[in-house]
Amino acid sequence: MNGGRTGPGLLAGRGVLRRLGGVAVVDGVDLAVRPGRVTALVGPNGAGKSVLLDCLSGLARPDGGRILLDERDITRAPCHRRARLGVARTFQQVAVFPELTVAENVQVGAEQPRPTGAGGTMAGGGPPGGDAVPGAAVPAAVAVRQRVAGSLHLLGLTPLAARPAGDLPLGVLRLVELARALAGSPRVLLVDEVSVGLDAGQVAWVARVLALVAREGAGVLLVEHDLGLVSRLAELAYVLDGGRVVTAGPIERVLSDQRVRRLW
Ligand SMILES: Nc1ncnc2c1ncn2[C@@H]1O[C@H](COP(=O)(O)OP(=O)(O)OP(=O)(O)O)[C@@H](O)[C@H]1O
Repeated sequence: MNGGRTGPGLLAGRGVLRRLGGVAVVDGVDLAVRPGRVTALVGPNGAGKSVLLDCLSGLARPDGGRILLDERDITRAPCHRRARLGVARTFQQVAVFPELTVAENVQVGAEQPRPTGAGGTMAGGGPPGGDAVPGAAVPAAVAVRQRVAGSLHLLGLTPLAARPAGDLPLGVLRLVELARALAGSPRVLLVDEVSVGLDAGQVAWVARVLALVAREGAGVLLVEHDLGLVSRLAELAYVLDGGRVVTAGPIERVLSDQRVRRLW
């Protein structure tokens, strides 16, 4: 795949290099997260997937290469600026505020100023078929409340809205993180190991939500060990091993590649 091609809504890494402890843990990666699609990033433990996500989201500064969004070089843009540009992520180690309620955690994501022209499931302020107010003439506080409500609804979290996040199990916290990311109507969503700690029903729910997010125009990058979930959702995949892309392409071809099968 051509990781260097650019265009509206496209997040691309070009020759991304990240050294940790003197070792290139991400080593010259070209990758593209295309709008309206789920792209998978898979590979064995320690392959460099999370570090690459850190470089794409702005949590880490690459030691070489570039990150592009809409053909703009955002390599040096910090996390919060990328978030404002519409790049959202979830974390392998869930990162919620335990003392805040579920709704307050989601509100943190909803308060990101929304990028103009953003697509996405919650861009209209509510879930599909929900009570979104169309048009832009909605007061900011009302719009935030709508996005929080829409995002909670989408992830099935409305009944837990007032519960402190610190009281809730890991699986629910993953949903809270995802709701927070979606509340900002991201154009690009980076999802790190979302299935860990979820039961089968929650995984199916998340799969439906991610498919919807992509269908409504956002680019989704799914870092995931659950290859069942990957094959159900992703159209394209990159396989990382030792910090390098060993193969990339349409999901069926990648997952049937003998080299890939030997990695697990
Ligand atoms: N802060 C750090 N300092 C030094 N090395 C690190 C640091 N963070 C990650 N690494 C190393 O970088 C490599 C890539 O780690 P990374 O977490 O990106 O792998 P991964 O593909 O996400 O693995 P997993 O599937 O187990 O989460 C590993 O060898 C890891 O030990």
